[in-house]
Amino acid sequence: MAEIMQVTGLTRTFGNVHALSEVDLTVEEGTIHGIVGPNGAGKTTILSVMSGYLLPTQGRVLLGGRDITRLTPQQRVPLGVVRTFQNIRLFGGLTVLENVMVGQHAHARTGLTSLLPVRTAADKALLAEAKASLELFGLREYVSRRVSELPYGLQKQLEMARAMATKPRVLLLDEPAAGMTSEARVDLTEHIRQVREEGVTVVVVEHDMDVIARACDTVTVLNFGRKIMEGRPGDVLSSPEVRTAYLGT
Ligand SMILES: Nc1ncnc2c1ncn2[C@@H]1O[C@H](COP(=O)(O)OP(=O)(O)OP(=O)(O)O)[C@@H](O)[C@H]1O
Repeated sequence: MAEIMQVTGLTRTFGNVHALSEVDLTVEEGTIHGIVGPNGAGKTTILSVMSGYLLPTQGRVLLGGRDITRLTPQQRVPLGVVRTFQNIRLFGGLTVLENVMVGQHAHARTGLTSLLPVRTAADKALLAEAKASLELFGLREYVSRRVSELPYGLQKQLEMARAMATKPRVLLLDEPAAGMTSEARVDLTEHIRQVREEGVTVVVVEHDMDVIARACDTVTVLNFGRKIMEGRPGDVLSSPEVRTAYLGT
């Protein structure tokens, strides 16, 4: 299997805090790769470095062998690297469809011109892509609903739909299950697997071990900014070292 994303020797410090220490990670194309670890282990930091929201103190980020370490998030989106955030970042006053189209236009057209009527063939293609992406996340029936009226679980799904509508190669998800009901988490797991079926590689930071166990092909465990284990979910989650890290003993 080919590797699509790789980080090598990644270190990130904040003052005296070593959020990441010499982490190496390889994400294989077409897989769902989980990143887990106790609070403060460095999970969000590594996702932010991979997506360009943080520069590493040391180390490199590669996409298909190309060094993208110093590219901004906006420069990475057209290359196919897109992320979601722990806290929802949607426009509550806009509709579901508008939110997806604003996301697409953030790199296709500029800003709020995306809310003007669809005219060109390129616009029509984007609209079709937006609707397909909403369909994938079970949101087709909500296209005209104002986002602020949607339950939290659907808003989280919408964030992923919006990211998918930019046609990423790698989708980076930061705690997608946080705040969701247990039913919504089952749907979420299914949607993440569908994203993989679409040929998109997924990297997911998640505390919910059921989601990790059901969705992931590979899991990396971080603890105090270091990689302590990597492998298949069944092996990793049952390992005594990982259990100890979570119990903090
Ligand atoms: N902007 C920042 N400034 C200072 N310290 C930070 C910053 N971001 C993260 N840290 C610190 O770096 C360490 C790793 O944080 P990070 O958010 O990556 O952990 P995490 O594994 O995502 O945790 P959680 O599961 O609680 O979200 C923590 O000690 C955190 O306090």
